[in-house]
Amino acid sequence: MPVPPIMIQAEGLVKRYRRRMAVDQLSFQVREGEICALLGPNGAGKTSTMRMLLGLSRPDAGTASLAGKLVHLGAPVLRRVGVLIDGPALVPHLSGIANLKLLWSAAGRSWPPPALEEALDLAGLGAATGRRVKGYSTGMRQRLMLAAALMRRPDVLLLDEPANGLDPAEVRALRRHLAVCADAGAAVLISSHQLAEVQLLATHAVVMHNGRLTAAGTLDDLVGAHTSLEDAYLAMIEGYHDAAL
Ligand SMILES: Nc1ncnc2c1ncn2[C@@H]1O[C@H](COP(=O)(O)OP(=O)(O)OP(=O)(O)O)[C@@H](O)[C@H]1O
Repeated sequence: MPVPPIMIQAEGLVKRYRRRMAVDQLSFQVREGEICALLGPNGAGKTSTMRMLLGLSRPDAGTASLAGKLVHLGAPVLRRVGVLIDGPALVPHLSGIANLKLLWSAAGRSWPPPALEEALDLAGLGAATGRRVKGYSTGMRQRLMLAAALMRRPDVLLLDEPANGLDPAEVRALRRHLAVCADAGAAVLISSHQLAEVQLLATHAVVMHNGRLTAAGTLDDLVGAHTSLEDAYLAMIEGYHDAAL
C-alpha cells in the first residue's frame, strides 16, 4: 500500500521567549488519515508548537508545513485547516450561529459551509445556537469553537485541548467525529493531557518535554510493554527527569 502523504510537518522548529527555550529542534510529521496526540507536561511547548504550525507565531528556526506548503500568517493552505486554539475568537453579543457565520464569511466565503449540519450536530447546542454567546457556559463555547473548526470539513485539524470543558457524552461524540474525519482522510493533531481519552482516539503520538522531542511513533509502539499509554507516558517523563538529575 502506498504511504499516505505528510499533511502536518515540523522540521527543526525552535521557539525562544527571551532566554526560555519553549521549543527546541522539534521535528515530527502527521500523515493523511492519522490522529496524532501531542503530549507533554505543562510548559512542554505544545501550544507554542501548535501556534507555529498555524502561522500565529514565527519560528526562530526550522519550518512548519501543512499539506506540503510552508505556513505563514494568511497562507492560503490555512483555509483547509480546522483550528481550535485559545484566543478571543467569539463575539459575546452575537448568537452562536451568527458567530459561525462571521468566522466563515470573514474569509470571503459564501454561507453556509459544506459541513455546517454535521458540525452543529456535533456541537449539540440545539436552540442555544440562536442565543447570545455571552450567556454560554465554558463547555458550550468550546463546542461552538469545535463546530467552527469542523464546519469547513477540513483535511487538516489542529486542536489544542479540544475536550476541555466537555462532559463525558460530548467527549465521546468528539472522539467519534474525529475518527470519521480521519477515516475520510483528514490528518489530525490534538494536544491533550487526558491520556485515557487519547488512548481511545489516537493512532500516533508525539511526546515532548522541555521543548524537545522525547518519543514519537504509533500508539502501539509507544505503549509497548506497558499496560496503558498513561504508564508508558509517565515512565518516559520520569525517565527524563531522572536522567536530568
Ligand atoms: N508568550 C510567551 N511569553 C513568554 N513565555 C512563554 C510564552 N508562551 C509560552 N511561554 C513559555 O514557553 C514554555 C512552553 O509553553 P507552552 O504554552 O507552549 O506549553 P504547553 O505544553 O502548551 O503547556 P500547557 O500544557 O500548560 O498548556 C513555557 O515555559 C511557557 O511559560
